Amino acid sequence: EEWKDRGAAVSIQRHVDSNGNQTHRIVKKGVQDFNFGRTLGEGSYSTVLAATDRQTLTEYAIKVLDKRHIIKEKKVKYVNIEKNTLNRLGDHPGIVRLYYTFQDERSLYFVLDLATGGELLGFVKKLGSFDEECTRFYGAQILDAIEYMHSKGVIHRDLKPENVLLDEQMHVKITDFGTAKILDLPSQTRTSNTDGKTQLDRQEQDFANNIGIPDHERANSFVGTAEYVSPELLTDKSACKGSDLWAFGCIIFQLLAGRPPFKAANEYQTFQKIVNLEYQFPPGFPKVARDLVERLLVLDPTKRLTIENIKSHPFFEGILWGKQLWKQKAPRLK
Ligand SMILES: Nc1ncnc2c1ncn2[C@@H]1O[C@H](COP(=O)(O)OP(=O)(O)OP(=O)(O)O)[C@@H](O)[C@H]1O
Ligand SMILES: O=C(O)C[C@H](Cc1nc2cc(Cl)cc(Cl)c2[nH]1)c1ccc(Cl)cc1
Repeated sequence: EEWKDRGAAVSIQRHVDSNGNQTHRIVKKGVQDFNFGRTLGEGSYSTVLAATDRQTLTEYAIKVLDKRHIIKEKKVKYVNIEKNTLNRLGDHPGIVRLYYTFQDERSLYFVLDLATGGELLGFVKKLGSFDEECTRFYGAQILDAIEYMHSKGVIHRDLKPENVLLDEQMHVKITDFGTAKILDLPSQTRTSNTDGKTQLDRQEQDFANNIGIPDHERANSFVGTAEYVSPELLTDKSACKGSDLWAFGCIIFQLLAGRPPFKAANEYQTFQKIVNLEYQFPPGFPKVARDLVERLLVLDPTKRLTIENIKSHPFFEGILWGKQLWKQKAPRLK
């Protein structure tokens, strides 16, 4: 019988010896415990492989990062943010779960939920756009996962259809928390920009000092993916929970329109459209959904709908929030 302490790669095995004495063995999971299978995908600093636990035959996705590459690219901080964030978000059906981490001399390993359905983006591209029923279902699952993240003091900061994976049942699994922000105190609502340093940033600073991430790298220089970046991140360089809801508005628009609201020839022009709120709904965009998007794509983050407002918006009429949302069958994507 295994008792797994999530996050650490430790499992404790109860053992009864020949004299009937009960003992416990501490077993550290490692590469040897898995049969590695096909490559699921590649990131800039990572390879994700399907793998099977040799004892339990459970299937996982294992994200393998090359240590030297991470250090050379100065991504150590992001890897540790991803680990800490995933450990904090251990228990929600809409978030990729982290079971173990371990390392060997060459690599770091994240043992994650296997999302066999691939990325939501793939389906939007294949179908062109989603109908209202599918947009409502996937929008509701994404929102439910955002609500959970925010309740744990985590801002994702890079929500986009590429980071919304789908599992066997075609249910949502949000991933990619390397650029997330953990709000260190319940009171903190926004990330600090470069001058103010919050306590957590000091922790990050200490960590960075210990392993020598240079100053310029350390500042809150992170900006998400151009099309989904919130105006507040562009103007006063600080993100808040509302930044995730801005991205959510962009995703709802994109599922129904087949394209993101702010898209230009290059990043700079995209940023200009965002801060000037320059976007148009295509003809035929459903009226109720339009009302929702217009109340999310608001420049002032404090004027955006809150999660509660969104859940009771007419667009989500009929959605059963909470556990029920994750038990029901996903509508067929057509
Ligand atoms: N848990 C998972 N289950 C199935 N596929 C996954 C899982 N996690 C990641 N992938 C796939 O593996 C690929 C690499 O993902 P990874 O998160 O390592 O890098 P990335 O974030 O996509 O790229 P980058 O690091 O450049 O942002 C992606 O295409 C993703 O769809
Ligand atoms: O064991 C832990 O809990 C913490 C370590 C911390 C850690 N050790 C590292 C070594 C290197 Cl070379 C690079 C990074 Cl990003 C490193 N991060 C760790 C191990 C594995 C993974 Cl996937 C993440 C962090």
